[in-house]
Amino acid sequence: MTAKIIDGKAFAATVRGEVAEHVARLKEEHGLTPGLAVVLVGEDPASQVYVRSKGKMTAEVGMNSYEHRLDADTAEAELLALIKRLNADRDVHGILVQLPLPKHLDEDLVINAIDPEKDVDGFHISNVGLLGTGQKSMVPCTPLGCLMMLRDHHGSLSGMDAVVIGRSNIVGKPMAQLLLGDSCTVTIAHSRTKDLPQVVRRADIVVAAVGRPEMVPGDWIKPGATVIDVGINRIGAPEKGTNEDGSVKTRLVGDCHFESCAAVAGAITPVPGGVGPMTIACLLANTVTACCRANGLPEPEGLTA
Ligand SMILES: Nc1nc2c(c(=O)[nH]1)N[C@@H](CN(C=O)c1ccc(C(=O)N[C@@H](CCC(=O)O)C(=O)O)cc1)CN2
Repeated sequence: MTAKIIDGKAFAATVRGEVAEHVARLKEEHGLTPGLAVVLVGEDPASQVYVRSKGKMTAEVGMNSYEHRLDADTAEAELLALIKRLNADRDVHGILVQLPLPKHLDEDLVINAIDPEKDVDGFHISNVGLLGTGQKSMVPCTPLGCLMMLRDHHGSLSGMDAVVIGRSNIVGKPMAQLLLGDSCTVTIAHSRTKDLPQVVRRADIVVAAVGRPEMVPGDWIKPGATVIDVGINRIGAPEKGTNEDGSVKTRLVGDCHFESCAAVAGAITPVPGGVGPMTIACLLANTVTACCRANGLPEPEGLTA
């Protein structure tokens, strides 16, 4: 069997198109422009790329983008004061603090300072609790993107066996909650899980979110299963040669060994071009949702969990 490749890049473009249509309607019918504030502390190179791309895509769908770049040694009190100002700003409907933060800053404290209704990352403890109890919440972008791809591929997920590999607060746990919400039978597997290959072989849906390059081989996958690979790992690629400075070139791989998994699975997301692009598309979707909720307007259909 050769798996269908789930094209996250193309799907994300469709989601952004739907967001743009909704934004145009909000402007025309209600004189509202959703606004997203992104806060970056420090100069982490990957974070700079993600923040730039968030700003560009926010503008492309017609929303207002507010970028706040702070020095790596910014004091916690200064960051909290900025969040307080953004919480009070009526033009800002979504607030995101790019992670990871420099070590001296308390990530939980900072995230929980964001108004939960503007928490478009869905990381605030109130949103975690609402999602965990099946109530309306802001849903973390990466798991929301995975859910959208799964629903698009399968229609209903009801009754399917799902295994989520990884128990992080940002992906593994919310992913499991979302799958449960769609009536899957859900197992969360992790580094201490006994006989992991056997557990994964039971699954109709495998979501790999461990951050270990190519950890899941094809012989762990049940024939025909759907594999959602959340991992984005940069590894050395000597076959691509060297850079000008003599260092070995690199390439991106997921948590699943793509070729062997694709040979067995029914469908699979690639890395790059799978889950990653959906993360930013869902951030834009969450910002529109937050704007609608803040103004007592109906939420966009198909853009929330
Ligand atoms: N506050 C947050 N911080 C971080 C989040 C988040 O959701 N909220 N997620 C990641 C980074 N991230 C967005 O912020 C992100 C990661 C990857 C991609 C993506 O499109 N990746 C591409 C490959 C990119 C490359 O070439 O390196 C892909 O998978 O195709 C988008 C967004 C951590 N921080």
